[in-house]
Amino acid sequence: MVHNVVFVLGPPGSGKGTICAKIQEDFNYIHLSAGDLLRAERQREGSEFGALIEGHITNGTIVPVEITCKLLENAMKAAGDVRGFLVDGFPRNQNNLEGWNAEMTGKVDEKFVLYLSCPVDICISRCLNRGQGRTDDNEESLKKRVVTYNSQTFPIIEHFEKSGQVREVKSERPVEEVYADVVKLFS
Ligand SMILES: Nc1ncnc2c1ncn2[C@@H]1O[C@H](COP(=O)(O)OP(=O)(O)OP(=O)(O)O)[C@@H](O)[C@H]1O
Ligand SMILES: Nc1ccn([C@@H]2O[C@H](COP(=O)(O)O)[C@@H](O)[C@H]2O)c(=O)n1
Ligand SMILES: [Mg+2]
Repeated sequence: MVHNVVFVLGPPGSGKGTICAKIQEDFNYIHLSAGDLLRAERQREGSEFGALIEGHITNGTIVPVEITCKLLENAMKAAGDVRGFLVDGFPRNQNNLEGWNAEMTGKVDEKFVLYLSCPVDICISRCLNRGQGRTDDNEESLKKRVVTYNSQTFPIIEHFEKSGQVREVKSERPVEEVYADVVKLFS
């Protein structure tokens, strides 16, 4: 089975998880947040990667793709027959992209990249007010996450832009306005 995939990228706090939850509800796409999968693996009893994942999350750096891609592929296999997958927060750097291409080519049909663009100061404020008890929603981690986004993730968006695969939606607006534009991409 070839899985339809939409990558969802944007700076921390740009609204990837929020928008993906709404798409999942309305369009039978399954939301797979790479960050959520890693946080679950971090907590999993007997995981050999817990400490490694925690270190990367605290430092806002990127976990080796072998771990993240396996978590994503397992989640896709477990989902069964659905319209497709929203792969949220992935690929986040060149290692992610290369590892994904090596493992998933032939198994997925990449439809497009949804890029939620948002000024960093708004993103940081949103994360600091998120109230989900995340270990990386603090000034120090956020500074590092923004450095990682600018230096490693934005180049991945530019890579996809070269082949016309990016659909940018400005996400500093209210959720309803952002989502009204996103809906057009899935209808
Ligand atoms: N358009 C919006 N306007 C105002 N607040 C928003 C908007 N979109 C999301 N938020 C809020 O901002 C916070 C971050 O949103 P969300 O978790 O979806 O971002 P994210 O891109 O998944 O972040 P991360 O990459 O850190 O997981 C949440 O508290 C969410 O409710
Ligand atoms: N492809 C990825 C995605 C995430 N991470 C790590 O998880 C942290 C949180 O991600 P969110 O999307 O939930 O903000 C992120 O800062 C990374 O440390 C990763 O390593 N690889
Ligand atoms: Mg998120």
